[in-house]
Order: sequence, then structure tokens, then C-alpha cells
Amino acid sequence: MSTSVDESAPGAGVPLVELAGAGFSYPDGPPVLRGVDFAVPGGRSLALLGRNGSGKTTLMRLLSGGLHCAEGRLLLHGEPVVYDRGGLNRLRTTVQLVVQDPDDQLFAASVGQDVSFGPMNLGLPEREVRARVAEALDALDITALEDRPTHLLSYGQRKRAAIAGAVAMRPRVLVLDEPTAGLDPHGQERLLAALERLREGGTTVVMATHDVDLALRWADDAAVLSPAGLRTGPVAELLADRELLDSARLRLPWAMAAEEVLRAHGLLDAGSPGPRTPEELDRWAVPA
Ligand SMILES: Nc1ncnc2c1ncn2[C@@H]1O[C@H](COP(=O)(O)OP(=O)(O)OP(=O)(O)O)[C@@H](O)[C@H]1O
Repeated sequence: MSTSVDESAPGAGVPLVELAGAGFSYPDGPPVLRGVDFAVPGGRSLALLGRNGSGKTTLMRLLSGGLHCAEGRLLLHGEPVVYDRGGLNRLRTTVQLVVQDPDDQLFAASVGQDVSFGPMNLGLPEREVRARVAEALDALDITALEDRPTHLLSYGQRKRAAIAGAVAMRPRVLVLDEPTAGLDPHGQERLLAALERLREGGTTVVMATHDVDLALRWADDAAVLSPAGLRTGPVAELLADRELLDSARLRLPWAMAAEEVLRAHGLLDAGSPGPRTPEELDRWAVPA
């Protein structure tokens, strides 16, 4: 698992990975992204939000080197990424993208073989590969599925197996495209618990999602793509900005809507934070 960020280390404070003035268009298409500045500091969890087609997947592909910036630059530890084999390999040991559909990611016969593919490709000794596979399967809570054929997995299991493949690369930054989409509530909770364990181990997680409630509960920071561009900031600040939410076609998170009602009825003091979860609401309603 990744180690925690050492704030005293040389380069501390420099984002792990960063898009600076990035622009991109698909062939014969209009610009999808223009002048995007997006920095991923170590040790934070970040939710990337925006309407369908706003460019979240494109931004994640630029960040992980699958697409190349047409304008601007991609920086790794503050240095411009060179898009050759060595440069991209360096990027991929720091940043790993997991695409939205696990069937676009899983290709080996069994879960264990699939998860071992990345570390084997790095040329690591077999013992190290085995250790990483065991660690990644454990992190995603799918150790029991190691020998299971990938085509026999449920959708939620395939999602976790695909993420395990990225985790086995021990990235500092894990970039996940809508990882909870299509999961039932229990599956979502299991995945969030796994992401929490990774975060505690020092992995920075960037997650694209349409779920504002999840973003508010899970993320430290948000990045919101709207026609005006990309805005980043503390998640509670951005998801309370009605104008931004409207322009990005997002709604107010449930907890914030509840907080507004409580304040409007004089049930919450100006200085008190509102409850963020059903458990907090319960504690607020029935103080100990
Ligand atoms: N391979 C491609 N070729 C041409 N245009 C593309 C391609 N991939 C995406 N686009 C276009 O780029 C724009 C941004 O797409 P992108 O997938 O990045 O958005 P998104 O925010 O991830 O959307 P969603 O929330 O629906 O997943 C869209 O207009 C889309 O049609």
C-alpha cells in the first residue's frame, strides 16, 4: 500500500499530478476542455462532478496520460510529463485510472491473473507480484475471489476486481470513473470502506460521480465542471453554491437541503454545523 505523504520531504506541497492550462478536443469535435487547471495534492479525496458530457472522463484520461493535452501541460511532481515510454511508465506508477465499465478493464481468465498483470508488466520479481496481488485483493475485500473466472463475477465484484488491478500498482493517486454507479447500497458501502482503507494508507483518490450526497459525505474537495470552466474547492463550499450547482445541472445535497430547512425554522444556530448523515441527524434530534 502507498505510504503517507511526508510533509517534510523535498517537493512537499507540490501537487502529485497537475493539469496546467489543459485543453483538449476529439478529432473533428469542438473543444471539450479549455484552460483547465487541476492540481491533485497528496492525502486528499476529491470528487469530480459535472453534467453528462461535461468532460469528466476526458479530464481523467488527460490526468492519467491516456490522452495527451492538446494545449497546456501535465505535470508529475511539478515536472512536465514527457509522453514517451519512460515518461508514461513513471506517470503510471504514480497515477492509475480505473474506467467506468469494468469489462473495458478486465481481460485475464481469473481475478488473480488480472490483478497481477500490472505488477508483472513492471518486471517485478514473482514474490513481489504475489505480495502485491494479495495486498490489493485484501484492500478490496475480494481475497476469496482470487481464482474465480472474471466472466463469472457479478457486476459489483467486477468493479472491485478492476480497482484491485490498479491498486496492485501501488499508485499514489487512484483515479476512479464513477466507481459506485450500478452498485447496490451494500456494494457502495463496501467499496467506500475499501476506499477509506486506501486513503488511510496514504492513497489519494479522485472520483468522478453524479452523486452529490456521496460527494459531500466522502470527499474533502470537489472539482465541478460547468460551462464556465472548472472550479475546485472544499466540497461543502462548492456544493452549497446554488449558481454553480445550477450551471453544472447538479442538485443541492440532501444534508444541505435539510440544514436549510432546520435553519429556516430556527432549529439550528447560525454557528452550528448542520447534520451530514442520518446518524448525525439522529444525534442532533435526540442529544445524549
Ligand atoms: N472518443 C470520443 N470521440 C469523440 N468525442 C468524444 C469521445 N469521447 C467523448 N467525446 C465527447 O466529449 C465530450 C465529453 O465527454 P466525456 O465522456 O469526457 O464527458 P463526461 O463528463 O465523462 O460524461 P458522462 O457524465 O456522461 O460520463 C462529450 O461531448 C462526448 O460526446
